[in-house]
Amino acid sequence: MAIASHAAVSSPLFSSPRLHRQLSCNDDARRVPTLKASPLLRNPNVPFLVLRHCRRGVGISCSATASESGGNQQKVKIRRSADENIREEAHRRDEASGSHGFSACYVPFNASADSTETYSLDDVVYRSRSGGLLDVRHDFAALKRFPGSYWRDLFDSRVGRTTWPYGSGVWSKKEFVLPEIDPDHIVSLFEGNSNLFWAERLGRDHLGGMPDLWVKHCGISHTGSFKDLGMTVLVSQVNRLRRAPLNRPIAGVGCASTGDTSAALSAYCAAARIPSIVFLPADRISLAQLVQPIANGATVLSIDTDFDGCMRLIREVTAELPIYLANSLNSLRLEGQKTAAIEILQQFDWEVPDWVIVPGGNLGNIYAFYKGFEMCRELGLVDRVPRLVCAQAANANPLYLHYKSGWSDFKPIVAADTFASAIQIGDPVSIDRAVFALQATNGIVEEATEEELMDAMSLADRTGMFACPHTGVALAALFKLREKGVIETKDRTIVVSTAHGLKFAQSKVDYHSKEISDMACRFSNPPVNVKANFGSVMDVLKEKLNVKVGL
Ligand SMILES: Cc1ncc(COP(=O)(O)O)c(C=O)c1O
Ligand SMILES: N[C@@H](CCOP(=O)(O)O)C(=O)O
Repeated sequence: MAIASHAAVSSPLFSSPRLHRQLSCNDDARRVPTLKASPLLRNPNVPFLVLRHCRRGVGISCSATASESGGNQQKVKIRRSADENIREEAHRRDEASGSHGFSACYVPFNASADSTETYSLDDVVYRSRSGGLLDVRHDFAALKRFPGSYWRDLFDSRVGRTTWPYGSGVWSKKEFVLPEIDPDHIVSLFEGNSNLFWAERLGRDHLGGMPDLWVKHCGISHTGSFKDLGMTVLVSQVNRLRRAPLNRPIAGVGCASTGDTSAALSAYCAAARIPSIVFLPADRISLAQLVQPIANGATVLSIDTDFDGCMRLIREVTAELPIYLANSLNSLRLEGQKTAAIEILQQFDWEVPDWVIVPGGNLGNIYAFYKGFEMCRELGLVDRVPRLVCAQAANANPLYLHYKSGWSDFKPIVAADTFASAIQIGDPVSIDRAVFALQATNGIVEEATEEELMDAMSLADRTGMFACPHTGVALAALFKLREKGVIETKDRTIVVSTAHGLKFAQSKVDYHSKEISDMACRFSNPPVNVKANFGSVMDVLKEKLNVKVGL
């Protein structure tokens, strides 16, 4: 093993009992200079040698605590050679580090304390024995061997790197996501690490002066929606199952979709050379969404039904054929999606916001946010969780109706058309998860009419955003909760933007052209057709800008 003596600065950590043993009896390692011990390294609760991963091309450094290495603080680097890529480097690093002792399995969602029903993540299983949902449960006892400050430092140190796979916002939290997966099996497009947009003007000018209003841009992502966060996890696990030594006969991965899940699935499958199959409700998704799986080589079935009909069909088909189900019924997806919540905490230097507003459709994401926040609370990274708001389109509002009934009796509905087409869902798979998340966070459900969501989206655009209609639903919920005084001006509030506005350009065109019946389109800004001469152009500009020539 080539060892060089460079100091590592602010780089990721992982523990390595095996390498610790090797270094303890390695003279080369003992000769490296002593460096100042970090509080973490001095912490007696941290039992293992700590490896610090450095940036691509810089290598890996290793440190050992004074007590563990006979009194010497040591840091060494193992350089990545020029002919090694970042995946190979990760492989070598993992070979050296051995097992870290973290693990996860499936359990029935909200299982009773005495339930013994568990499944390996290598099992292909989507439902519990009673037919209920599953959840991924992490070994909290193992994770709790490290204090919250350890996890905060570790996650912070990985942001913005190209170290495989930690450069991804999802895999930078690998220990909280899929701790046991071999980095070599991971299919990542370095997703996550999305922008937290300070909505300064919207908060100041349109919400009565809200100085702490933010939009988490999960849609500024590889395929243009938050689905990338979950899909990297699911497709990585499928990749692991298909490859040696497991060699599972999984022929492909399939989903029903309103457009975003299918885009993410097909991109990640294409990157891993895994066949993907997508069921889309015919004529109900945007052109930009439709073209994504087509371009990525998926088998695209455009089916003459709505999303709920596609969902029923994909569940029947995956029960018969060796096609792995990629919808959020599969709890693996939520493990990736929950990292957006952890990222928000991280972006506020681990301060907890007051409110997080999430648009809801199939309702996996609201639970994923809860899970991310709650995991950080339980493991001591933060001391509380924010209040969650789930925002639905009034045309597709089964959760809202359930909430208004005092959570008494859930009834699926037939969802009507909405500009927020990706959440046109009447029978959400994760209804129980959503109710759990909202009850646990003293949460609220709001709804937005078509006019409210389009106005909210368009007004936000006028302040420099380019929101999608689903983000419009969340923004409309914010406007309503501000009007009611539920959310106060001083509250730190996050609106989750779930998709890129460019995916929904047609709805914006319709709005700005005032081509929507029964809608005033208050914030429309149609283009002005002008004759090609100087005088006509000047007339328009003088009127628009209210200026006179010469001033
Ligand atoms: C853009 C967009 N926003 C919001 C949602 C709602 O997420 P969930 O189904 O997890 O509630 C979806 C998908 O359903 C979506 O595609
Ligand atoms: N909006 C989703 C609907 C399916 O949700 P999922 O999270 O269960 O995959 C989509 O884009 O297809």
